Amino acid sequence: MRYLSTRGTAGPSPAFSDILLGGLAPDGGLYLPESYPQVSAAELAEWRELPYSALALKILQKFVDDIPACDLKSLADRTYSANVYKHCRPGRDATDITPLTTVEPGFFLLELSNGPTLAFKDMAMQLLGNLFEYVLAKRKESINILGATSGDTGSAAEYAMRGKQGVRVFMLSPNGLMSAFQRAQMYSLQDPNIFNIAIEGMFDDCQDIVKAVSNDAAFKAQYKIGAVNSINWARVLAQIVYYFKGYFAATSSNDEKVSFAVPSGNFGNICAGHVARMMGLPIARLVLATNENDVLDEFFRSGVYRPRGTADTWVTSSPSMDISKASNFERFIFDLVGRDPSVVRELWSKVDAGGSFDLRGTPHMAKLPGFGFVSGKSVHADRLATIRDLWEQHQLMIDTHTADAVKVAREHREAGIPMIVLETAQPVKFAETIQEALGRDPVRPRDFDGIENLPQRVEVMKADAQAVKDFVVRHCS
Ligand SMILES: Cc1ncc(COP(=O)(O)O)c(C=O)c1O
Ligand SMILES: N[C@@H](CCOP(=O)(O)O)C(=O)O
Repeated sequence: MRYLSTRGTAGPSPAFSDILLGGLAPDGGLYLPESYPQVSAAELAEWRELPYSALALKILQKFVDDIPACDLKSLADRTYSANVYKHCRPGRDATDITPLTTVEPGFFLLELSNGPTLAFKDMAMQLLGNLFEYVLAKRKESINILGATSGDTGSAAEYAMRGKQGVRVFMLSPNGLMSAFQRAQMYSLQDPNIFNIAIEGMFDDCQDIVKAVSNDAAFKAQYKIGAVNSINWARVLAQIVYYFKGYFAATSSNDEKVSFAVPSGNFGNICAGHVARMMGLPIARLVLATNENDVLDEFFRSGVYRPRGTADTWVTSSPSMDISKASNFERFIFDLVGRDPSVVRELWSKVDAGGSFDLRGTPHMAKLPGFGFVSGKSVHADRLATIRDLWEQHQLMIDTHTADAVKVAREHREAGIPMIVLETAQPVKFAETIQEALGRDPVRPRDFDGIENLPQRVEVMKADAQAVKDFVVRHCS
């Protein structure tokens, strides 16, 4: 498999393992496969019967050709086990890994948040932890992961990497803006290879710092800086698997189509759905749902991409989606503009300078409907109403992000096409809003009893890339 950068000037194609360790491409772009491998009808038929880990192996093998099949198999088996994804709803089968819940005929929730940190990030991050360990041991190397989180990537990465040989994690989070549970999950970790830095700013400030540090080639090489955000292709790759799994669970024949509704912020989750569709998975619509931070909804309705600054980014009750500059959107635009890196370079020269771009009236806009995206937005009142409705009508408690997707999914249902909403977190992570909606506390898995009362370890810092670099240097020496 050959890989290329969305900006087109990253040099020769690296191997998958190099992309895994390197994250962002050297030209500041994002890696994608040179072409999307296609899934044949015979493969779809065979894959329908497979358990999650075997399905993951089949999909990984289409993109990874520098790890022997037997090693990849043992990594997939170790990752996708019911012992790891054990926090499913009562009555569900944990061996499904991503159980499907029927809300009403033709309308489903795909449970992606049964892993160690109760958010969908575990689906990819547990695999990345095992892949990092495997590749680093083979190469006798180490890595310093620099990440940004709005609440869920951080804990998923830290739980996946804690105690791992040769791995340090430096995780930037927006100071005071995550839920109490999310803060406790991250900041209560005392492992010596985990470092939490709370940045005085929003998630986008954290993400900008990660990109600025990664774009300093000398620093990146000297301090072996790696990435676990969805700018790392391996994250997106691992997320493709559950689109296939969800499709098989909601249909009985490969002649059927389904739609997926995805609560979106950094465009990583739905980007995996886009790749699955490009590989030939019969997806009718990819329904993108935003919260009040509606940059992506605005693009899909108008053709204008207008990232906003910190001052114009809302702090909401679906805080993990408080994102105004979606990293993976560049991957989709690369496909939309016919994979012409010069167009991406031109568009992102505006974005990187704090501006926007407008595709109205361009030939690219005519191609947009062919990619299957539709979108919508959900605000706090919608969120509360949706959480209440699913609880009262269906006895299902859902988190605030999933509620945003349910709200928008309902606006885009089509007769005869099942709608699968990706359930991206468990309600306990956002207990304050669940209380507001339902007047009761969400169910708390036993492992998290009293987590908010544990001592916390976090360094608060200004949004300054140099200060973060200095911190990394101090803790690597
Ligand atoms: C619970 C939850 N839902 C949805 C999202 C949005 O996903 P993405 O950033 O991949 O678009 C996130 C954060 O990424 C999240 O943590
Ligand atoms: N919502 C995320 C933000 C980072 O997204 P990623 O998928 O690019 O890691 C979070 O919870 O941290």
